[in-house]
Amino acid sequence: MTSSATETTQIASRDTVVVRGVKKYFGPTRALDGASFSARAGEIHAIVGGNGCGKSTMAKVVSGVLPIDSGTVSILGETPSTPAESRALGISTVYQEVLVADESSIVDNIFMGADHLFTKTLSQERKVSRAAELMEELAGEPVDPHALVGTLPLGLKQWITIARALLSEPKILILDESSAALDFDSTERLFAKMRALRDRGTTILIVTHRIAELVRISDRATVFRDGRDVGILEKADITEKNLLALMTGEDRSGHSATTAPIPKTNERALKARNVAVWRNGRTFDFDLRRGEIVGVAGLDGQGQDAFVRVLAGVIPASNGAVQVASRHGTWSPVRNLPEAVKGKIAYVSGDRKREGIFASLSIFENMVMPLYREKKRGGILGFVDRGPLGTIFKREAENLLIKFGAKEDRITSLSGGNQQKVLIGRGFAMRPDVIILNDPARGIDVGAKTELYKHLRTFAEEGRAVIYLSSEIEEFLGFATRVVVFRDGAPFDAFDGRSLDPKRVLEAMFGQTAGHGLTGPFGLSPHRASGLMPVAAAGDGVRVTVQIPPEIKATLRVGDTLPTFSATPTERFVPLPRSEDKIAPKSIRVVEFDDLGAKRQGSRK
Ligand SMILES: Nc1ncnc2c1ncn2[C@@H]1O[C@H](COP(=O)(O)OP(=O)(O)OP(=O)(O)O)[C@@H](O)[C@H]1O
Repeated sequence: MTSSATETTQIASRDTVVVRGVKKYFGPTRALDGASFSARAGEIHAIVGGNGCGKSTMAKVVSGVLPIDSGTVSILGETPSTPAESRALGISTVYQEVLVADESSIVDNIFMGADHLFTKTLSQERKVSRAAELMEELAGEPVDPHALVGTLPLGLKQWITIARALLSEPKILILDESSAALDFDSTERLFAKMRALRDRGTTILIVTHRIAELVRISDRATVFRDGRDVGILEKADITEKNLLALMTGEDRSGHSATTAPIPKTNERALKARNVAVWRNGRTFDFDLRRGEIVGVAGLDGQGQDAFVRVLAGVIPASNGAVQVASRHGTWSPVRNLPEAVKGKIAYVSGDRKREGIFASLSIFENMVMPLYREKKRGGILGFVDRGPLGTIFKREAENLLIKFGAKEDRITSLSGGNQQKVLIGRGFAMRPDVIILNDPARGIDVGAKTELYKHLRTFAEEGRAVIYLSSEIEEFLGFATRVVVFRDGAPFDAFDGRSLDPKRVLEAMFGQTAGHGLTGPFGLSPHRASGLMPVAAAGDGVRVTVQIPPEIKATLRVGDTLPTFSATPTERFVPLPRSEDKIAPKSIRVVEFDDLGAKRQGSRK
């Protein structure tokens, strides 16, 4: 063995984090109940488990920010007991909540809290250039380091928290749900960075509910249940099936065989006419039928987020109008939230900090608050009728497997995933006709995700309708009736959910499909489309060779198999618009990727 190989083996086999029999209580809640955990230098180690099983608490114990009640903790041979001590040891943590100061600049946010390490050695000019350099590397594009953070999208804010942790190369990097606000393109860059740090000997601890991602990136995984470690999986054994079996204590697979709901009629629940979601953006029509679930996708910042907010009355459309149908078939405008609520539209946000929870209120109040007025009796001095509200609370809490102590406790005492479930419960508690969910599954565990999908499927089958935006394509499989992909502020293509190929959705997100789905029976206005999807006859199309770069292929991994891709470029038939189609012929971009993922682009008419 060469000396460098010996060195690598030595780095890789050294335990840097050793936690034994730790107990941690919050009042009567047992967050950690004799948990043990260890991680090595040069590995990416996942901490996995259901919502509220103690993952974030363990991450905080290792970070040295949370004192323990009993047990032992050794980090690089020391026991840090303050954030400053742990930073001095080389521990960096990115917490689950995106912690940034909105009123400060990017550069100030990145250097926040780390200043003492740098003030002596780094000029303001150097800080600005370091911040610009890091953000460009992480976000994949130049970002003005002087920009005010409050004006930035959630994804960029997340990068700031990650940049802050990477300022000085950490010996131990802890990422608690740090890819939750990133789309998969950004997640890829984060993974590349993690692998590079790991190969230089850093211990990386990740907490994530994105099972497909963790299967791909982790070298080892420790599974937690009810505040205790229940098993360690080595790389080869980290599969969705094994993880679920350990997490739930049962041998079951997460993907039960399911199909997307099919609307029984063409009756519409919601329609948008001539709408634009961006100022001077392209206008389009959209119809939502009763009985369907419409998936909405797109790369970060392509207008899909604005679209679902416009439909929910959260923001006004830049052009055109949205209308909701009553059960009697009359249409009313949706221009703001009160009109949306009146029209029985519920909105569930995945950005719970900004537009979700009321931190000073209880778990119960957070869930049933919109119903207070509805259930209030007796005029001005009316009291809140807690009986029916209690029943609604109990039903939603059970359906969504919400883990809590007392319902009067503040919502902030719940784990992140359980807070998110309360928001979803609030959406259902309003008994809406249309529910619009904006990346709702961020941070919720697989058990609750499965329950959520079941709940939404039943909701649609009862003749109501669902709009579901997700940053994970896998979420749409066997669930969405159709999927609309956004690019440049408008729909770019649409797909039949029953035969959904994640690869095609991904291609559309990158602008590599022809957009014919938009006018088909699973497009923007399905009831207006003529019968079946037009099938191109031989001769009226072009052959296009598409190969997806390996790292993007890998993001589409479902479970532990990759069944839909071949190693060689795949040939696909792209029908050209027929003369009777009232759309202008598009330029079809041909993209080929060589083995290294380098991209060669051409264009044909
Ligand atoms: N500050 C706190 N006050 C009261 N209870 C708390 C506090 N922090 C955590 N808990 C409780 O401790 C338990 C474990 O929480 P923790 O945040 O570690 O879970 P988690 O596994 O990270 O969950 P999630 O996947 O939802 O983020 C939960 O029951 C939670 O309600």
